[in-house]
Amino acid sequence: MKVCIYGAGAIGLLIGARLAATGKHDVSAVARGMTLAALNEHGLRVDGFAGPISGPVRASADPAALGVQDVVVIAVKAPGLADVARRIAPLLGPHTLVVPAMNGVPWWFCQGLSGPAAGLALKSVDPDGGIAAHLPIDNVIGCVVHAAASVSEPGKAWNQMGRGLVIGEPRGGVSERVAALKTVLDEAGFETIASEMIQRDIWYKLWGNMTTNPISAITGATTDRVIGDELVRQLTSDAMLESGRIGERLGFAITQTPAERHAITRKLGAFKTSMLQDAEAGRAIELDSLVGAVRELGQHVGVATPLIDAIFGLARVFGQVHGLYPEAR
Ligand SMILES: NC(=O)C1=CN([C@@H]2O[C@H](COP(=O)(O)OP(=O)(O)OC[C@H]3O[C@@H](n4cnc5c(N)ncnc54)[C@H](OP(=O)(O)O)[C@@H]3O)[C@@H](O)[C@H]2O)C=CC1
Ligand SMILES: CC(C)(CO)C(=O)C(=O)O
Repeated sequence: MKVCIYGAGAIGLLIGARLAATGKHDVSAVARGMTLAALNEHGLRVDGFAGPISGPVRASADPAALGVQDVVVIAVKAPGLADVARRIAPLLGPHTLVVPAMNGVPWWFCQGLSGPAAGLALKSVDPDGGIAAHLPIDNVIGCVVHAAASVSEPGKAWNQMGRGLVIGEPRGGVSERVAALKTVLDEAGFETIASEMIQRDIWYKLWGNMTTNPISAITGATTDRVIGDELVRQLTSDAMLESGRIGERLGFAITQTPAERHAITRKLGAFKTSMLQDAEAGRAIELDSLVGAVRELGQHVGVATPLIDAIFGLARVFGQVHGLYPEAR
């Protein structure tokens, strides 16, 4: 299988290295700068709780040099997605699976839904529709990453915990192509679940990311400290309940309690969320897809989100002051 990783950071390296290590796939990567140089010299490398994993890769800054793929895994941060969408065409054929291995609400989220948000084009994630235009929903397989990783050096990731992936059709059901992709990912060592309603899994993962990620970025705190402070924990729990009410209106109620979810986050230990990693590195933060889209959906279905609004506002000001988020929105 020809698999291209677009964005060889923490998650892209994790997925790419595991696939390449099987020796069964022709793995390539679109990368740039020091990452591109490191990939060409050393291949894809991951270290972490599961031990070292590595495999060969053909890397290029130019998608046209890599050609049409069977699967393209997009693993950039959300602010980079519009650029990827503009450049991705040479990798795509009519049957190419596009798998966005990213946190947050994706551009296609409402296209496959029925109910009050059916077909809604989310302005917070795709303001001018450019992403949807270049990444057709028919090629997309939704994906949720249940893993914690960071880049330890260009071309090499540290996998602190987790190798869980959830994949699913944007329009629901379990298709043959999802079943086939699950087999490929399982063979590469992932614990993969094929979901019949991937939006539900995205919303569940987002419960943690829309709270812990911005709070960690603003405060500079690792996840254990965010969850460890009783007042901050209460804020995150109450914001999670707001988002839970939106999920109920959209047709995917979360059955866990915030406390049960905190217990899972606690297992991460002292982990720097991907948004804290971005803030420390001076990179644009994924505020719109992680928090802005939840507010937009809340407004659409008539659920008030005062606490999510407050988290968004604080993270927006933090981002603007540090040059990590645009001034005018
Ligand atoms: N890290 C984690 O533990 C988890 C992250 N996620 C999600 O996964 C997604 C990816 O995150 P993560 O892997 O942490 O991000 P990283 O910042 O580690 O990696 C992103 C990579 O994308 C590259 N990139 C960005 N734009 C382009 C481009 N136009 N062309 C080529 N390469 C590009 C970056 O290159 P460069 O360095 O040159 O900018 C970088 O190597 C995010 O949505 C995140 O929220 C989900 C679960 C856990
Ligand atoms: C914190 C973690 C690993 C899990 O919620 C995550 O998804 C992120 O860092 O973005």
